[in-house]
Amino acid sequence: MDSGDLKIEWARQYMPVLGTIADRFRKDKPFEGMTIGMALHVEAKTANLVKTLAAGGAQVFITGCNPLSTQDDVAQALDRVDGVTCYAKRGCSVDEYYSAMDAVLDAKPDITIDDGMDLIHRMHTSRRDVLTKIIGGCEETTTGIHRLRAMAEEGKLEFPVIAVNDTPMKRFFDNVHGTGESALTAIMATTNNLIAGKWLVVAGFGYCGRGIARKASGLGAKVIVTEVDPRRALEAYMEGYHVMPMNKAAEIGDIFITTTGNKDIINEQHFKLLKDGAILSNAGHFNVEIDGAWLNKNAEQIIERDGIQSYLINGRTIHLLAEGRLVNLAVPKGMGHPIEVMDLSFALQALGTRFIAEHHTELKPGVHAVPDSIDREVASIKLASLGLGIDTLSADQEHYMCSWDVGT
Ligand SMILES: NC(=O)c1ccc[n+]([C@@H]2O[C@H](COP(=O)([O-])OP(=O)(O)OC[C@H]3O[C@@H](n4cnc5c(N)ncnc54)[C@H](O)[C@@H]3O)[C@@H](O)[C@H]2O)c1
Ligand SMILES: N[C@@H](CCSC[C@H]1O[C@@H](n2cnc3c(=O)[nH]cnc32)[C@H](O)[C@@H]1O)C(=O)O
Repeated sequence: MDSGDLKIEWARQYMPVLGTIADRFRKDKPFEGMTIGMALHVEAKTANLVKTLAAGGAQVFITGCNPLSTQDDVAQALDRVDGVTCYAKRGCSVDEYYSAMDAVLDAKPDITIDDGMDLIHRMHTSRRDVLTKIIGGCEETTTGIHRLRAMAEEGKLEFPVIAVNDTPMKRFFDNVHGTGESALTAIMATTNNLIAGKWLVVAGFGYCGRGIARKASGLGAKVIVTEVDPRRALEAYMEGYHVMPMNKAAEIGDIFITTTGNKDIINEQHFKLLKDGAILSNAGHFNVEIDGAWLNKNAEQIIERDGIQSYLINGRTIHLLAEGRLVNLAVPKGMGHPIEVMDLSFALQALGTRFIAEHHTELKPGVHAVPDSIDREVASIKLASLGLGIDTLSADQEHYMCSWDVGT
């Protein structure tokens, strides 16, 4: 076994939920004769999802969903698996990124699994030839679903897509704990800087932002939150974090992490306010949350090493990690979310894909929620794997909870 195989095997042993589902798929073969096209971060946890789908009888074609997040040894190991073809390559150009997507689409998938919607976008724009065969898809992340909902609003989404991100068993764990731990781990492993005592600025107090804030606070950071939603800002304030606009936070912050899914969160107006040596990173979506293009254009000097770009501007240095792409996945030492968290997200992807395979004729084109039964099933399998028991409602309690006629 080479390093890729060893990484995949390491992750497998800590993915009991996906393992349970793989056993079922091996028996039931829900994807017999089907082709599944995927664009995800190609690393060891994802490889276990791919092998689970292949165990269910699918021919799987996969590429990356971020030019910097592929682990090449895992991609090569995946490509050796029967029924799997992997086109992902770390550090590919944007053109190569989309050519690899086209290679996946050349396989004419019946079902797609996407993360950020670049694949589904491509299918509806330059690769409309594949729309005749597709029966449905799943989308992994918040911004991917924002884009899909916008598309569906305009009546442009031509097949049913399951919004995996929006179910509790995904975002309460992946977005909160996964991003919380993996973003800070990647920043510490890349910079070797101390978190304790530092002013750490989190832009966006959504699921990801609150996870990062909580973990950073646990490490001793002084956490500042910036927001545009007054309710989320108040939540942050009540949880003991400092709340202020970015143009104030820019003067104080030592380490910045954007988690908004939006653009221009840290830009020219903020760069000039930053302290010398400030560290900027993004754990949200695309590399537009921090205006790296302005830094590349206006720096007097740029020094690059190990996922850190250091920009010398007007006598001060600003450091940007991973070219402003997802810091938890795109820095060389980025390993993405912890295995146990991706076990839950990918169990949802596996069961969501099976739901599409078996119920697509009942689903209209558009964005569909993960069936609550699937969400609960993933939670139950996980609880069982931890040896945890919970109580069940009695018939009387069920009635009481659903009734209106029982008063004081
Ligand atoms: N790095 C990862 O592995 C990872 C994991 C999950 C999700 N994500 C991505 O992270 C982003 C956030 O996901 P989420 O589930 O937390 O979403 P969310 O919608 O719960 O939170 C986003 C927050 O950002 C705030 N926001 C928007 N524009 C802002 C601005 N200009 N300034 C300050 N705050 C602003 C919103 O008010 C909201 O509270 C999405 O793009 C999602 O795709 C990344
Ligand atoms: N393609 C976009 C999409 C954002 S990725 C955000 C998603 O990555 C997922 N993710 C985080 N860590 C891992 C991992 O280690 N393996 C696979 N997916 C991951 C997570 O579920 C989250 O919803 C981009 O790269 O900018």
